[in-house]
Amino acid sequence: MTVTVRVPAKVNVQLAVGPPRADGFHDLANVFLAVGLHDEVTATPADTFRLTCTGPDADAVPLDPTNLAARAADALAAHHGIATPGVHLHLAKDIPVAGGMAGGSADAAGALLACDTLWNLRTPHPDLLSLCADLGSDVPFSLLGGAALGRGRGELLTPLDVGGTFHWVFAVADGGLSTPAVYRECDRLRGTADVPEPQASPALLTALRKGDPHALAGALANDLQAAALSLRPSLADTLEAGKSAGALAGLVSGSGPTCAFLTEDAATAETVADALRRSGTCRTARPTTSPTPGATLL
Ligand SMILES: C[C@](O)(CO)[C@H](O)COP(=O)(O)OP(=O)(O)OC[C@H]1O[C@@H](n2ccc(N)nc2=O)[C@H](O)[C@@H]1O
Ligand SMILES: Nc1ncnc2c1ncn2[C@@H]1O[C@H](COP(=O)(O)OP(=O)(O)OP(=O)(O)O)[C@@H](O)[C@H]1O
Repeated sequence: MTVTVRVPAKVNVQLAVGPPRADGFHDLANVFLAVGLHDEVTATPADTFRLTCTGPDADAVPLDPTNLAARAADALAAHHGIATPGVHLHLAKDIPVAGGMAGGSADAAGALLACDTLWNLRTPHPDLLSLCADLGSDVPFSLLGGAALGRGRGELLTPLDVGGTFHWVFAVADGGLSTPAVYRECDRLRGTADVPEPQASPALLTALRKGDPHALAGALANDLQAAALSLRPSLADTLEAGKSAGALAGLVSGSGPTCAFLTEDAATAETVADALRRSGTCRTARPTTSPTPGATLL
């Protein structure tokens, strides 16, 4: 028997970051949208544990026990008080690595669902979500998909209504950015300034509910963008290239360095993607839509 799970990438249409907490994390108002770039995680019975990966960024993916998919399989077995059964996990990776699109988190959520199914464990959904939260702040959303507001460190999710399809282009950068380094740079840039408690923007939630791309474009906000630009100043050129090609708005996706561009429709997304590819300011550009479902058994 073989089980395959498809898992989406995400973009943060609002990422409001509070001051650092005592545990080193930051409280967030994190509005996630699942977007149509996917990884697929396949679980097949094997004599021992084995992990393989294919895709354009496969060389950058660790194939040791630190891989989030391997950690997810171990966490699921431990939750049920069993030794991790022999399994071959294969990651067919299309989400950029260290790109700010929750690629590792997607693989963790996918591995949890694939192993739960392969091992016939029938773990209740709330338990799966709690295992996800232990693996990483973005992992619960990778399981859930759609659109959601994440509070706490981003793991406490409230699903959100979205009234239409949004069209995006993702400008994928050469090389990644380290998420902890970007949060550290955000703190450093803020210095001693007072940081308000993060709040979801009512205008942004209304724009999502109405499916209105113009209103959403005006409400996009990422508190980590200045930090990502500080660590990778060339992203300013990428943002400028997408906007001057006709995007309604552009922003850094999460901790970056992928840049996300919201467009009016599918045709404009193709035009903006072409212009970005020709601009020399990114490795490639991927048009796609949102929202899209979370981890799904194929
Ligand atoms: C930037 C985002 O992708 C936006 O959705 C997430 O906040 C990052 O989520 P993630 O990659 O799942 O992050 P985790 O694996 O939980 O944490 C990695 C590191 O990021 C920083 N981190 C993460 C989440 C958060 N709310 N505050 C933080 O300061 C911490 O330094 C933490 O040690
Ligand atoms: N399955 C995995 N896929 C990719 N990277 C992984 C995986 N497991 C562990 N990693 C490690 O995690 C680091 C961050 O990778 P990931 O692709 O999850 O970043 P990201 O998309 O920027 O994360 P986020 O948006 O959640 O902050 C990688 O550089 C790699 O060392």
